[in-house]
Amino acid sequence: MEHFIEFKNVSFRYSEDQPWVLDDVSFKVKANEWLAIIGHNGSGKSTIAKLMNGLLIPQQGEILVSGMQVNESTIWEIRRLVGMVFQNPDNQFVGTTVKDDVAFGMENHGFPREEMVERIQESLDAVGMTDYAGHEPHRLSGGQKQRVAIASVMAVSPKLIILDEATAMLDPKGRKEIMNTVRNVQQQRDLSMITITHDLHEVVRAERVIVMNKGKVWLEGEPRKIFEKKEALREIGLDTPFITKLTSELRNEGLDIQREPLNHQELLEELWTLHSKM
Ligand SMILES: Nc1ncnc2c1ncn2[C@@H]1O[C@H](COP(=O)(O)OP(=O)(O)OP(=O)(O)O)[C@@H](O)[C@H]1O
Repeated sequence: MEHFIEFKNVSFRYSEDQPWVLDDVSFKVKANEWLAIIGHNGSGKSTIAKLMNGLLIPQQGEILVSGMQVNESTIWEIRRLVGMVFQNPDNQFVGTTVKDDVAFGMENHGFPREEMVERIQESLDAVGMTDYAGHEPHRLSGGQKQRVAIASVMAVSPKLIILDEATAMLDPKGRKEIMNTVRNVQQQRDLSMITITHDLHEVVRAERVIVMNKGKVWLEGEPRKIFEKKEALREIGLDTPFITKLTSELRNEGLDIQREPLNHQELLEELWTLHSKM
């Protein structure tokens, strides 16, 4: 199956006397792809995440996960297939040790005991937390807590992992480490990944980006295509990466930079091409 998630004309509001938070939203997420969702505060990003694993149900439209419609009868299977990690890891812990915590999700899904032991080991290994299996989650650093949260999700073998601002509370080094860890696991296990983020370093690494604005899909495409529209992004209050701004300045100075660079290396390559034409 090519598409793991399909949103078909989805509209959602939290109650009848409140405005629509999502308004006729349609998009697809391929199996194995990394999609970043960006947009200003309140544009509906977290609501999309919660609709994907049945924490919320839309009033209009249809959501398909692995070909199954999200509804009361499919919700448990869907929650196993769609794992979510949120911003604040402290709200996600239930166990008194790291090991118990990873076990908890599996217990909910009825995994046999012998299989659980193996899976705990595997998922803690995957995020580099094996040595902390007996530790109390609350005493870990922010980055370690997020690793445990990711291990708990991985233990039940999801097909999609959603990180909703999951690196927002970490410093830049911690963010990079977590993203590298998740990216490795995602690629090794052939998962889809959705990151909801304000971190532009994360966005440029994604394979595809959806820009949400006022409850609608405002723009969709590869990062390069998205950041080519930097003026339009700025108009809806979104920042662009430093390299993108620097490229604009260089173009204003008369440099004919063709391709939109997304990182230092690409900008250097563009400058080198220009230089060799001189
Ligand atoms: N439980 C709720 N009850 C009522 N309204 C809500 C609830 N959760 C979110 N909203 C409203 O829905 C809209 C979209 O919120 P959502 O959290 O999906 O946006 P977001 O793009 O993820 O924003 P942020 O970046 O601030 O998390 C906002 O106007 C928000 O106030």
